[in-house]
Amino acid sequence: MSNRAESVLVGLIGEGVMPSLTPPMHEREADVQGLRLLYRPIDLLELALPAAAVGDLLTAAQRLGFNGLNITHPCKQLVLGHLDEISDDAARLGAVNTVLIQDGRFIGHNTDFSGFGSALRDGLPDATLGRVVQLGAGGAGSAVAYALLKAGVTTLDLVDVDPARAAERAAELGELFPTAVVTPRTTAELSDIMHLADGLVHCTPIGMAAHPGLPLDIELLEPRHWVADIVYRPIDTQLVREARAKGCKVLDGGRMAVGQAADAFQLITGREADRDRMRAHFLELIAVEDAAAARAPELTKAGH
Ligand SMILES: NC(=O)c1ccc[n+]([C@@H]2O[C@H](COP(=O)([O-])OP(=O)(O)OC[C@H]3O[C@@H](n4cnc5c(N)ncnc54)[C@H](O)[C@@H]3O)[C@@H](O)[C@H]2O)c1
Ligand SMILES: O=C(O)[C@]1(O)C[C@@H](O)[C@@H](O)[C@H](O)C1
Repeated sequence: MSNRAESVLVGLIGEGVMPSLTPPMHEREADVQGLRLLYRPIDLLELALPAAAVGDLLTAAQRLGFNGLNITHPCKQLVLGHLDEISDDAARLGAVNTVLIQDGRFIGHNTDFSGFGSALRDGLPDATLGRVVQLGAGGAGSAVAYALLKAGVTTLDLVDVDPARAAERAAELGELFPTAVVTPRTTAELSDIMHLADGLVHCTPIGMAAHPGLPLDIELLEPRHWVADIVYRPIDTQLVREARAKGCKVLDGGRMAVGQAADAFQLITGREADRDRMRAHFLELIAVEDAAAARAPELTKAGH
């Protein structure tokens, strides 16, 4: 038996979270640090619960002695209405993926943006961050764009196949970062804007096992561009492979996945995670999945 101060209980609330690699990443890091930590996926689909149940699940987690939670699709905005306190960045971003449960209070943070920010610093330390083209302005894309602007990007071209979404996100981000220029763009404009850009960030589902292919004409990439993908199943997406072959510096999507987990681990446990060790473990987990998919491709899960 142990109490909340002696061991750590964490959960991940969302739809389809059973294949998530965040629970094993937290558990392995805690094991190595000699900390007793259990991390349970709490899958709304398996529980046949609607997204609106997130408030009740927070209350249940508090009663059952959880120390913290990660929150994912489709609850990152819904959870805002159930928090006692929220970090400035999560409030500005309007999305929470980490909730600390302290003295019966719920405190919200966002480690998606901070995780991408640290991934960029670790994986592409020399990247010029002046002008960037970002493909995809959905949930993850919003956090990534916020991180790019916080990291000092001055001109961000936001491309989405849904022009209304690109326009809405660009307007929101423009208000949050008034000295930056954030412009909604269409895919038809890519050939005009790529030659002006220092780097490309990819935040659409294209390149995942279930959505193979390239999100743009590879001829638009020049060796001087850096390229960051956030898709990590597979870790070497077609974009990552072809950009690398062209001589571009590349950041794979695993860096963000590890970054969000490491930052949440620190917030929840108060201990710093060793990011290199966590990444090595993450790559092991992905390799196990890849081997299983190669044996039985029809069973490949269409997760992140
Ligand atoms: N590395 C990580 O930690 C991490 C975390 C979350 C998601 N992801 C990855 O990011 C991907 C996107 O996640 P999300 O939650 O933002 O999804 P989402 O559905 O909220 O957003 C995807 C956006 O991409 C746009 N889009 C689709 N095809 C496009 C194209 N060809 N060109 C331009 N825009 C296009 C869509 O209109 C949508 O706005 C996921 O599929 C997953 O692989 C990675
Ligand atoms: O690894 C996952 O499955 C996550 O759900 C990915 C992303 O949504 C993060 O914000 C969550 O903390 C964890």
